[in-house]
Amino acid sequence: MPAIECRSLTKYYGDVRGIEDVSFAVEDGEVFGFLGPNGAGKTTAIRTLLGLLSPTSGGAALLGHDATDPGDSRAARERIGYLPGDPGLDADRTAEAFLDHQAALRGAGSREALVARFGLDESRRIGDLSRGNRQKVALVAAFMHDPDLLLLDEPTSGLDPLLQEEFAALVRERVDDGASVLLSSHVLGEVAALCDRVGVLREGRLAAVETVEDLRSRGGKQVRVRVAEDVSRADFEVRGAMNLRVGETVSFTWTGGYDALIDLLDRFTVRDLEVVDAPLEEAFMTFYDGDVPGPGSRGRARGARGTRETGRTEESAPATGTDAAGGDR
Ligand SMILES: Nc1ncnc2c1ncn2[C@@H]1O[C@H](COP(=O)(O)OP(=O)(O)OP(=O)(O)O)[C@@H](O)[C@H]1O
Repeated sequence: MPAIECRSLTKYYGDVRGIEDVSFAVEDGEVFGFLGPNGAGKTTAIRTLLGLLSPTSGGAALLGHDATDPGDSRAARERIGYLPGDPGLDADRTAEAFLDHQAALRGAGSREALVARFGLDESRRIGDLSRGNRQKVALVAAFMHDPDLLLLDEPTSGLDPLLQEEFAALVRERVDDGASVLLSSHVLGEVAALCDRVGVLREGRLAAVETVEDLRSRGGKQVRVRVAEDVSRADFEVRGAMNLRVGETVSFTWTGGYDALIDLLDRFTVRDLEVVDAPLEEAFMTFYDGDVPGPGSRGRARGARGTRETGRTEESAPATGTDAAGGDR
């Protein structure tokens, strides 16, 4: 049984489209990433899956429980950890009081270890904490009951690079222990480092679901070559060579096969050669026509090519990691 099954899930806020016809499954033990720029529908998808927003149509199941049925979804709640994108924690409470409350709802077997690991001072008022420290509180709340399924909305936002590493290690440990994870991000590198598969969200729709490996291989190879002869652009302007730069060394992205590359280079006396995977960003251009999601990206996605989805769904179960869960916004 998949950890998450999502069947044609659609959520409109009045006339505004949140997500439309989103279908995918997160397999047991898988880390699945939602990637998309701001407004693509990541948060809407996660909150609808959790039953915090009622879907306009479609359905979902978390750990085999119907997300749209409050009774059924309650049964899975203790086994799910949720990190909201905007935790909106009560500023007047201390971190300790907040975590006590969460612990009473779901348990907290790993609380002490997590608090120590993230160096969190529980005695501080949440309102007095920095953004990064508030994020730590939300992370402890999401992970402390050792959930079987984690839904994490932009989990590393506000965390410094060291804590981002710590977070990544924590996710891997939970997965080693058998948990499944759905996380959202608009940072490509984060998704590539942590996830097995990526769902690319674009204007509310799932434009594609791919393994990170496939994404990488579609990006082609980055070739840098130095040859003995004097060369001009025309020598390398062949099918399969992109982003050509000709100088003392020649560099290009190669999207063809190895044999064709060897044929191309065989015309020269090669003095130095480097062939490495092209950056993942280049594969991503396919979906976003140059508007690659990343820390600086705030634009809208445009012109996705190809629509590949691994569809299906069933039923789901809400769960929250914090008080901030709320109902329809
Ligand atoms: N409460 C709401 N009322 C009306 N429209 C909403 C509401 N929440 C989200 N939307 C709209 O739904 C669409 C998807 O938004 P959503 O927040 O799910 O995207 P996102 O990918 O999570 O973006 P971000 O990275 O900025 O968090 C956007 O067009 C957004 O304006």
